[in-house]
Amino acid sequence: MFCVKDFEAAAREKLDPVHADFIAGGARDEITVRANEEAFARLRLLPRVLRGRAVPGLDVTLLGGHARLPVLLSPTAFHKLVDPEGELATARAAAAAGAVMIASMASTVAVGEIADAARAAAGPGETVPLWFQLYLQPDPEITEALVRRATDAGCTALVVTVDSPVLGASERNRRNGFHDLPAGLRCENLVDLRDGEFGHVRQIAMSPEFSWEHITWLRSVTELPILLKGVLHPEDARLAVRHGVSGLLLSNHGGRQLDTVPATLEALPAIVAAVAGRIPVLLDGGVRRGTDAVKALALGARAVGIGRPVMWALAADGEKGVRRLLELLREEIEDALALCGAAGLDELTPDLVRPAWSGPLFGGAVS
Ligand SMILES: Cc1cc2nc3c(=O)[nH]c(=O)nc-3n(C[C@H](O)[C@H](O)[C@H](O)COP(=O)(O)O)c2cc1C
Ligand SMILES: O=C(O)C(=O)c1ccccc1
Repeated sequence: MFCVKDFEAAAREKLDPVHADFIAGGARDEITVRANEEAFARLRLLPRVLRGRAVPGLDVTLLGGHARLPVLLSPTAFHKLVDPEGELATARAAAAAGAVMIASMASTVAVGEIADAARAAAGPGETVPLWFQLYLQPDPEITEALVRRATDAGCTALVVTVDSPVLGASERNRRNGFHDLPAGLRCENLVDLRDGEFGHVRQIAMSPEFSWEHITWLRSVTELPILLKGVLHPEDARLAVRHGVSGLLLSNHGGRQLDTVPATLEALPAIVAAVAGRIPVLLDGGVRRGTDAVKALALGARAVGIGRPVMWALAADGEKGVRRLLELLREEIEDALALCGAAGLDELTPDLVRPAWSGPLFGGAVS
């Protein structure tokens, strides 16, 4: 395995095609799925030279916590679908790399067990680099019970996914008839939330009726910092700051919710401007290379998230696969930083990035 795409091919080989489609798929025509990757390809890096720089470190501060890599594992459901150890394997690999893992509310291992695995694999003295992704539930007691499970597990932040007032329509899943986890697998965080509920994915209620008041309410029931995942409009970024949100994960759900929304990279400059440094902005969607991460960081993201690559690496080679994936991304980011003449992530500035050539550079005739 020499790059992220190698894991995609290896996962395709190994997986039931229905499950491979669940991972790869997006909403409707999958225009946004493609747009995410294309947006990175359209930008060019403009490196500096002869700056006398040492090999850069990749450490980053995220919500007061420390990570050794500016790459986070975005929340993805159902890890046991692709590996028998599921989220335990992912958590061990993330902790070993010092990368933040965002456990999905729809994980197939309970968040407490994910946290134990992460703690056991983390470096000495390191806090568990684990956050919890939450879909607000219409019954506030259910939301509170989930928050309690995440808090008791030792998660250090809540990531509220706000781009899903209804579930995105994957035509691949519909054609394949994929709607449920196979027998024997459950959404373990949902088990026993109410009497007689056994961890079925359909217990997750999506609702278009949530509003900013629910964020205010959530802040009143937890001490944990709250990030919003799925903000694309700069006005919503401003509202998030006003409602005491601690960070944004700029995301279009990997093109799995509303199709034809902009690539996240395209939306980044306006969100960064709207937030004006008041809270950190993270970004996911289409990050496949170290240079992708470097471009997003140069345009103002504090870190980037990866979704599908984690599932591919886990499917390809379990914990070892995810370790290798994170190593590869570390190497590629270090390499890109050195080649840009940057001594660290904070030296990644917007002047290092420009749109691809689309006409004569200086407008005049070539002499
Ligand atoms: C298989 C799969 C499952 C996902 N499950 C969740 C989830 O449970 N909660 C959530 O907020 N986002 C979920 N996402 C979206 C990811 O968190 C992330 O936004 C997206 O995958 C990033 O794009 P990328 O796959 O191009 O890296 C999922 C994505 C995939 C591919
Ligand atoms: O597939 C997804 O993108 C997703 O967010 C999800 C959420 C809950 C259960 C399964 C998948």
